[in-house]
Amino acid sequence: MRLPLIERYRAHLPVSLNTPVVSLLEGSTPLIPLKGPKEARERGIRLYAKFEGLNPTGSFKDRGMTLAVSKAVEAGAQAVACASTGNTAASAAAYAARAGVLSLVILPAGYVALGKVAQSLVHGARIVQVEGNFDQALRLTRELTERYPVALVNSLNPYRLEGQKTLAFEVVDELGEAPHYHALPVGNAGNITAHWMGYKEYHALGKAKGLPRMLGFQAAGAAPLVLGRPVERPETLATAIRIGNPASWEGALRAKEESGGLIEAVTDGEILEAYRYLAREEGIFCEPASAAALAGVWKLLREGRLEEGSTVVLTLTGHGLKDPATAEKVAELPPPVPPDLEAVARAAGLS
Ligand SMILES: Cc1ncc(COP(=O)(O)O)c(/C=C/C(=O)C(=O)O)c1O
Repeated sequence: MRLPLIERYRAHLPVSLNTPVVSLLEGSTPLIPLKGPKEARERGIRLYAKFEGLNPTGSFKDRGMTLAVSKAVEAGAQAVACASTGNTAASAAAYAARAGVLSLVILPAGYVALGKVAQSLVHGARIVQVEGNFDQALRLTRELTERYPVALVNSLNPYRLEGQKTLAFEVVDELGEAPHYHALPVGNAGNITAHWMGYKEYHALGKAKGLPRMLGFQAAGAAPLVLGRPVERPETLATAIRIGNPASWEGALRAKEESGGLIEAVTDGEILEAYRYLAREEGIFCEPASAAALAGVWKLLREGRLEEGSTVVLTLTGHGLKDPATAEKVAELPPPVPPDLEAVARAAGLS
């Protein structure tokens, strides 16, 4: 029987019997073995996709939000707030609705994918679109929650990372050990910080013999952690990671250095190639930011930088339906044909 994430990993989370469990039965997402590109198969490298698009609101954010909203309700909050490139907002709106509290989402105007805005709207969030980018929206939200009685549920809220670390627990529980590498996209850098927290905790408890090398990937036009300085005007079609000044900068660097991993950049073209491969060859529809994980691993494979026979887990962070507009960048809808068999068979390439 499917458990709420907090119940599945209660022993490892900062909750007590007084903590209400606000849940949509998040977590326990599938770890899908991939056929993998030929560069992996040729070297016996096994790839797995941890598909976080199958969480209740379609992204990994639900792992952190179930805990952050449960703890906010425990503390008596009547409202939660976040700045977001879309998925945090969608998740906050859903969990706030579940808990019966108000959600306030601050979005960078014009840069949030359609599917995510739809979620915030339909869950009844109070939406403020600011004329600026995510980083400005986050600064304003932090000021707002310092001045008004509203709980901040961005990944600056430690409960978010505590919830998100459970992904690492699930991978070890399922594989029976930690993978050699764990790849994921990096925007505000909460997720790579949380993944590493989870692996270290499980390792310290003796539940995992080894530790993975963390492989973080940023979009080339939004790669502050690669450049070593904030990016004033981040640009990428992967709008979820269009972030110029990550709030968890130190956490990301710690994960990279302590694990002996890396944080590198991939181009929008490489992201689209991986996005299209996952949908067409593996049957997995993830959003563009998620595909950055495979784009990065593919680059390392082509450069021969991953060890032969190793196991690589990729976190595919969000479902492709979040960003239907990008699907049109890799395929277009053919024009309609007359309603007769000849025309249909011709259009279908059967005659
Ligand atoms: C699909 C998807 N993939 C990767 C990331 C990057 O994770 P972090 O490096 O922990 O930020 C996000 C982040 C989204 C937001 O930050 C937000 O929703 O405000 C995402 O939605």
